[in-house]
Amino acid sequence: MSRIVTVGAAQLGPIARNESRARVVERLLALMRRARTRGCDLVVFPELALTTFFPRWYMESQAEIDAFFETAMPGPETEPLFAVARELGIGFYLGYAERVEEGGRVRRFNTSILVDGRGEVVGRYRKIHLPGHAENEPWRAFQHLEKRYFEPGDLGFGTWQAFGGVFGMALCNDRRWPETYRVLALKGMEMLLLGYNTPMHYPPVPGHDHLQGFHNHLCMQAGAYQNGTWVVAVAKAGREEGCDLLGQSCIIAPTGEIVAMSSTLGDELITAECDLDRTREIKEHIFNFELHRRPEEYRLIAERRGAVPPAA
Ligand SMILES: C[C@@H](NC(N)=O)C(=O)O
Repeated sequence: MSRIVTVGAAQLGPIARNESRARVVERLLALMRRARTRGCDLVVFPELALTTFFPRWYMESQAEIDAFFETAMPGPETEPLFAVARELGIGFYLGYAERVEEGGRVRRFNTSILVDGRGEVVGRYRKIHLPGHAENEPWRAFQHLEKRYFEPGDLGFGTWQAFGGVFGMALCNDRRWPETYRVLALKGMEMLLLGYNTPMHYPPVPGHDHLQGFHNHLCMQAGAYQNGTWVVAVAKAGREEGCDLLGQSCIIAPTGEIVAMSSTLGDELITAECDLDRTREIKEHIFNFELHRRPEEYRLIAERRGAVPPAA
């Protein structure tokens, strides 16, 4: 048996701080149209795909910060994405900064949505692992203020039935955490969709800068294999406002093998025909959760925030 989903990873090159939403949406539409000509059912865009990666700047003016957020999805500038999804019968994953009024207060999240080929939002995810810091740290070459500008996601790790399979979503730093994949796999995930913005320079430990590409693939290939899932990981890449962002967007099979990878730091589409039934090669054998997991020995993972001291 085979259940093929043809997926496109639509990497973006840099987005300038003053680049209009309309211009960015034109770039996304061009990638969607190209994806359709290559037979894609679904196209995956990066994290915060409508703007520059603004957490690199410390800003005090809330109005200046809010200019990077969407208050409606679709809104006037993003509606063409939904219209083209309907026209072409192609779905998409899109990361963006979400500003909502909920429970009588304004909330801001680093969000992704999954839209089906009828232009309907079928899933929403709010980033759980927010990296970086909350205060201005002027010693850094650039800031990483996700903990200042966003709340941790409050929707949990969700999976959705779509495109003939079970899809999970995550965002950027989530990919470094094994728990992300495992919780989603326990909820039946067959393909993880993930966008990222990863600076090549890591100010707290610059000695690891040369390992960015290695760590990117290391965690995702392991996550794919250990959970028997496809992973589609898409970068915003290249030199954005003086900050170099990692490329290496990729599509990873449930065996952990990379089956497609970008080769530029610009707008680039890579595609793969992904057989969702290949997840069974792993899920029914080496990582058969029912047969082989020992959750009674894993409780510490969910119950404690820090490490415990070893027994004396
Ligand atoms: C640094 C961090 N970026 C992100 N946008 O979450 C990461 O790649 O883990």
